[in-house]
Amino acid sequence: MGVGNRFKKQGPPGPLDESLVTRKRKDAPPAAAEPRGKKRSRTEVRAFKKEAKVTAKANNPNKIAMSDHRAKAKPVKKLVPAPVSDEEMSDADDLETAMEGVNVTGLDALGSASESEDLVDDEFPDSDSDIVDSDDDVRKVGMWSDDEDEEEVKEKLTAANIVGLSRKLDMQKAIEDAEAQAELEEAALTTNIAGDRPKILEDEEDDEGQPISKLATQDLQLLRTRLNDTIRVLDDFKNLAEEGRSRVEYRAQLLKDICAYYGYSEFLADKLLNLFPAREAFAFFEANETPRPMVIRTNTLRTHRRELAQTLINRGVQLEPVGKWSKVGLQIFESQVPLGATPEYLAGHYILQAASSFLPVMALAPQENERVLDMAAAPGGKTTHIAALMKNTGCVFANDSNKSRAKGLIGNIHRLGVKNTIVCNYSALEFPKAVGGFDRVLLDAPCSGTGVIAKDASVKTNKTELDFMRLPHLQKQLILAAIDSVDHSSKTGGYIVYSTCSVTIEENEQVVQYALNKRPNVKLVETGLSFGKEGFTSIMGKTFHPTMKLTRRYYPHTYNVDGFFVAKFKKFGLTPANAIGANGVASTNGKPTSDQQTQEEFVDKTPITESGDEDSDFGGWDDDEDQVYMERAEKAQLRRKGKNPKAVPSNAKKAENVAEKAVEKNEVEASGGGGSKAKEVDVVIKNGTEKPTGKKQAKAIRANGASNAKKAGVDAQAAKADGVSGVDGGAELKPRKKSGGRKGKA
Ligand SMILES: C[S@@+](CC[C@H](N)C(=O)[O-])C[C@H]1O[C@@H](n2cnc3c(N)ncnc32)[C@H](O)[C@@H]1O
Repeated sequence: MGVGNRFKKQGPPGPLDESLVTRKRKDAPPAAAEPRGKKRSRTEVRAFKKEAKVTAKANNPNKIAMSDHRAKAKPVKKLVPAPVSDEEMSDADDLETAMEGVNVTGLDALGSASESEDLVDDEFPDSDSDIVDSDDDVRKVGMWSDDEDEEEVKEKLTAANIVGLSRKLDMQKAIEDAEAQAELEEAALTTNIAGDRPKILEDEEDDEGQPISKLATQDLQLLRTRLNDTIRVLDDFKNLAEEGRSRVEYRAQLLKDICAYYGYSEFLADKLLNLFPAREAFAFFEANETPRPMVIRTNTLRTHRRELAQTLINRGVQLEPVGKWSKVGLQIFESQVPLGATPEYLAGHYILQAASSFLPVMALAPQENERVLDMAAAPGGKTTHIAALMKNTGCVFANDSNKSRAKGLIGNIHRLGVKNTIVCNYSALEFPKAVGGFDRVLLDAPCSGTGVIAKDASVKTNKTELDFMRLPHLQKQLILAAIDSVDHSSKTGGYIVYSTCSVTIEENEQVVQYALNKRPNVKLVETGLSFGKEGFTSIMGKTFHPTMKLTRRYYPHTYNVDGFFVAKFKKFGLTPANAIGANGVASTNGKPTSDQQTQEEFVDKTPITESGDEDSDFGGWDDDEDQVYMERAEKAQLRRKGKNPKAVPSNAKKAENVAEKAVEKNEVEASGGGGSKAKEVDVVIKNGTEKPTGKKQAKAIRANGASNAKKAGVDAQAAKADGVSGVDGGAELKPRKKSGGRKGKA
């Protein structure tokens, strides 16, 4: 285990410098006699660190001088912590001390999510090398901002941050050295005890044939030693296994010891152990004992990353860019202030967000002016990221079925200055019945959370077999709903991203495979993410579509991020008529699926009750009241533009006119009429002297799927209903009653 995860970079690990590793081991003094228990007391840890630091200084006296030198010089080069590798696992214990100053409050600490990736002036130097990155401006002016030279004070503060970072890095190095030494001791201990073929398995059995363990499970140090030995044996079974013993026996012992040492239920430990070779599984379990680094995402709707970084440094926060892969993330090393309560936090300049939560949104890659659905959005980390990437243009529907979480979502949307988002409170299974035809859909699905055990250790014991049946079932239904909500003919999109913060096969590859089986109109595509392990194409006797390797898996032990899964689909056609709907209802006998209804005739059939939500905390809808507000806002807007509101028809009126025209157009098209007829109808309606008959309108809308009415932003059902009733000249066409924000383009 190790301290350093908070200080290690998140993202792809750098190449392993073998020479360093070798030197570490060679230079290390001989094994000390002190036994290595799982936990050290805080005082011990501090003393240990202090000692390590002194040793580091003694070994390399130039180091501190170098830091001071860097502090004085203009910070062109960036200091880089050692890249994380599979071997460099760390101890949670020491972290407590390291992060004592960091205080987090605030809503978004709960959840995951985002920036404008293309802000050139937001660049930081390459975090993976000493060379500043390719941005020319950055190379010329240094790390932070163009006006550094003029601002003495700022420069000093920046330098102060560098000194802080430098100190941290020196300490990290010293601690890593000390850890390497401890590992060596442990290895020596193991070898001394066990000899070449370690004695691991018990010979005595109980009445049921189970081996009787002589090792008390409370003896953590011996347990750990046995874990190490078992892994060594499984790595080199031929040479290290006891005679007559099978791999299965060693694997069973490993499982038992993992449960005892880390406190997992046997059911979950087994499931997770199956994902990796034994040594990697050990690294995974170990990484779950250590918190991931604290990360904030710059809200590019309000600020730029370097400005934010400078301001926070001025407040005594030690930070650096999260990695080259993100232009908006800042990794926090230490803070003198509570990061969930700074003026910048309250003003929405950033959101506390796990680094891996950036990934699904980066894969979604929403474009400006699109219509995007975030199906399970609360508390809104990813929604607000989406909105920032879209620069507050277009429209985001942020939905969550949990009302109280949806309130948190609204809070974050307001704080971060998001203005293009409509919050909904449906079960996502209601989509696309509620709203459809999106350019992109994100389904950040509810999951078991096996990727975030470091954050929530209760997952170790509270997940049962039933959870791994229920959750995948829901996820499978949701993914069908997500696919059916996308407009395959979108000019800019047609994409669906599915993500979970879980690492199990049931919640990831199996769900994706299910979607591929049920929806032949989608295919997997590249996520566009620069790192991540490939999804499994076969594991534990299960095989998946070869394109499953386009999906991406993230683990705490490989990238120092929360465990995550990301898959990206492209929808290229309509859902077949005989496909099973998202709600599991078969639509055989030729009836159109909900997807086809969405594409061809946008009709909301969701029953909307009169009572219920109106009085709830969440809000509810009051159309009459909304109408008053909308008209008032329209008038104010016109006045601001210097127009007389009375002289200009209101939007509602305009919408009616557009609806009329859409109806007329349908009519003309349906009857095969030419332009002259269109003109005629136009004139008639303008004059209001002739009423288009209800029958005609109904026929026209049916023939054309009301698509024109939909494009005009008018509720097609209203148009249809009013058309059928033959209302005068379409002038009575109204936005559908009680539709609220539920349907149609916003
Ligand atoms: C992983 S969290 C989403 C985190 C969010 N995307 C973010 O980045 O902040 C999953 C969410 O799904 C919601 N949820 C669960 N079942 C749902 C359903 N049937 N429809 C919509 N949302 C659902 C939960 O309330 C929870 O907020």
